[in-house]
Amino acid sequence: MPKQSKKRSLRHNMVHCLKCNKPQKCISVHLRRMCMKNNTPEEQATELAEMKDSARLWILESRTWDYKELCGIVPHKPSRVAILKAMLKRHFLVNNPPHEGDLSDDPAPSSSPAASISEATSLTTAAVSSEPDSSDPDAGPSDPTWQKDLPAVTTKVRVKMQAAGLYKKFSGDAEVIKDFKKYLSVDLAVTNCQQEVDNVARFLRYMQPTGDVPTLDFLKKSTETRDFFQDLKNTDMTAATILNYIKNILRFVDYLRNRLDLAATNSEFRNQCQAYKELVETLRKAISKTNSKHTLSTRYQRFVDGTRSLRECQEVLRVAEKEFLQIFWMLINKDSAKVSIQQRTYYRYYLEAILVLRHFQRPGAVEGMSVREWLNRKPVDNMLVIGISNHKTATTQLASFAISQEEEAWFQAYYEHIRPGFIGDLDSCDRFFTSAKGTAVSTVTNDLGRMHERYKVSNVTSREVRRIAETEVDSTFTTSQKEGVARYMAHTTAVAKSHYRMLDPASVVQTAVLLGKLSGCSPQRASQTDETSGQQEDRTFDSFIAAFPVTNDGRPPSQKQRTDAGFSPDRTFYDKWCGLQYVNRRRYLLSLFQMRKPSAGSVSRAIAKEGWQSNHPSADEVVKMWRPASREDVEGDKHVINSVVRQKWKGVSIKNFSGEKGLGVVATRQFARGDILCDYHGEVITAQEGNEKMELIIDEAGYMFFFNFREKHLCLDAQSEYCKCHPQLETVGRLINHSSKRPNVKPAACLLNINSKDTIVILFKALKDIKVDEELKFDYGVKRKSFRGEGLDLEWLEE
Ligand SMILES: C[S@@+](CC[C@H](N)C(=O)[O-])C[C@H]1O[C@@H](n2cnc3c(N)ncnc32)[C@H](O)[C@@H]1O
Repeated sequence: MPKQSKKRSLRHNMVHCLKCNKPQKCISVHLRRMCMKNNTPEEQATELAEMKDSARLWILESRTWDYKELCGIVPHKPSRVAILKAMLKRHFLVNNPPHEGDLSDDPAPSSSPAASISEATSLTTAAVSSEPDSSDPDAGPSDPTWQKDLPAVTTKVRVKMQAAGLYKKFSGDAEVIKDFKKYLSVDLAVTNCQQEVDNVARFLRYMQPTGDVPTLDFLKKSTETRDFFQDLKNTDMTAATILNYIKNILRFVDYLRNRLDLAATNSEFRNQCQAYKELVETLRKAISKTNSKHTLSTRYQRFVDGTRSLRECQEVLRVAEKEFLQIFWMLINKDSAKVSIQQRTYYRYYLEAILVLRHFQRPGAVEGMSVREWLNRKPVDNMLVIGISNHKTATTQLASFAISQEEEAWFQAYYEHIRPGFIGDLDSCDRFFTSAKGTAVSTVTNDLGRMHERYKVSNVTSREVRRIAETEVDSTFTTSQKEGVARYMAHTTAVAKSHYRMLDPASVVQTAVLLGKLSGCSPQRASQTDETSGQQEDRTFDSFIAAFPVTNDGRPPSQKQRTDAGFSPDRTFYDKWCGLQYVNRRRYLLSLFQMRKPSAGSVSRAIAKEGWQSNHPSADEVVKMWRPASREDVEGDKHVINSVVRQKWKGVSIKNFSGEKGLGVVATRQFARGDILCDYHGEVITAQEGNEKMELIIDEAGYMFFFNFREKHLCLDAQSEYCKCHPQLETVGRLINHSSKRPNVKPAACLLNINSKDTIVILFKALKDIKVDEELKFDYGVKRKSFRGEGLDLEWLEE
């Protein structure tokens, strides 16, 4: 927000007298006449300087609070809420405030691990305050007692767990749980330990159904411990999963001994831990036996039934392909409005299935794929390599895979036509796959199950297909090829770890091609229906586009060219080739207008300039398809970068409104919602430097724009009329006036690469369609009351 300097009359800098602790309008007069009347002028001057420093320091460092910090200082929620309310009443500024709903005074749990333990070991009942209400719909992530909603309970085991009360858990913010997590991640370097922490939190909750603070009384509860495992078993949980719980609980007991070092000081506690470990070990043996039997019977079943081949595992992709392709053509051929929500969802399932069944990605990797990663896909040898860093799997490896151009067109169709409708105005979701409600997909395994059910094909899990692929790889691949596969599948096993070297896109492509051959088809045409396609690889669409690369300017191969190159004279590949070119051309046209929505005329001119006569989208289609660019798109857009550098923004002009309001900015052409209009041009400095500079601004409007970017407090200094880089030019952005009630533009901080240097730029985006002559206004984010108490008479702030 730009901070404004006040009128002279308001410039009485209130300073607290540190002698009487009262605010004084004119501190020097006050000291002279009252609190320091018996002191020398020098002493008064020294004191005065200190008082002013103190006032400045208070404004700079103490008036703004972070609610998260407050949570650390006052863990007791009712007290914290009371303090927060009092602070807000006294005009403190609070960042990251809780949701409105969090301001209710319901008590929250808190305790240090040591406190809980002393309660447990001295065999007293733990302090009981009420249960953190995880069902409170208003509770939000800003509150440490807040628990994320339970994931939609979908699997039968989970439903049963919930019914048996096994799904409740202590908040991850309970000190002992937080500390256990730290122990796992820092001391033991366990990556992705959340599941383990959750299991322990659930176990503790089961053992101690009341109270907010987990105590260590469970160490004395052998019957309940047995019941816990029996109850888990009753939910039909596999023995392997129960064994996992046991492993987690044993590690928790170890943590209590190691981390808190209580065993050294308290022999009773040490004996308790030991006895408890022995109890759990006994239970483990019994359950292990069941597990071994289960494993043996599964192996026997596989032996009897015969294992499915990789190709069989991918059956659902072939069965569903026809319907999928119909949706694809509807999406890209102007019929996207006719594609129902259900079809859109099936389309997404199919893409997820491609990644799991054909590219052997774990569900967590598919769920974690972000838009940025999709946009950063790297073309290598007619394929596209995608890396996923933020995946929810237990491996620290980057997940990566290579898709064919054809697959790319399918994914792009989802990205362009389905995802925007799913996410609506929520631009906060950065995941590539989103549900119809716009939230990140977190159920890839279930989606795969639904796909199989719908097409009546027996289900295959990610684990199964990966295992089968590995078995086939083991018997047919060379050692170095196996290393490539280990990387492609982002293994965690010790064997695979020793194989990891730098993951490079070319080797990802090589492995994708090899794995494609394994399943009896090339990845470029993995859904080939011909059973003998393994031998007929040269007839695939992959080899077709290798022979006739799809370019925006090229022409599709004639029948003669096709047959000469050994392909069928029919038009199947020809049509697909044209489809790819059409999609590419439309993408290219849209990329020309990322900054602003084009008119049909400007698109027609762009098409004419390319000289395309046919197989291109109409100008109207491009206009209709246009969507406001994402932050990633904007950051890479050369038109935006050029406009920032040259400061020649079209369609905006300075207007003198005269009077107090002075100058402002108006539109001289229409803008569509999402268009980028101009930037707030100036020099980026730290917020502290900005504040210091503000102190020196007297009797003039302020043009300092304070903002946060990647957790840094910054300020865009546009105070001087002409900036250093454009000494002859009055830039427009700094002159945009304020409106909190009817803003039509919104500032957004972006990182642009200007002259090979990452530069933070504040861009103004249209919040709605803007008419010619309309004044541009944005919300300075300043209220009369909150504006250092100085804005009380600034009526325009209410606008
Ligand atoms: C960043 S400057 C905007 C350009 C300014 N109007 C000028 O002539 O240079 C902010 C100052 O503009 C004035 N201002 C901003 N929004 C206004 C509004 N809605 N009505 C009247 N004055 C406004 C205030 O004086 C404020 O301090």
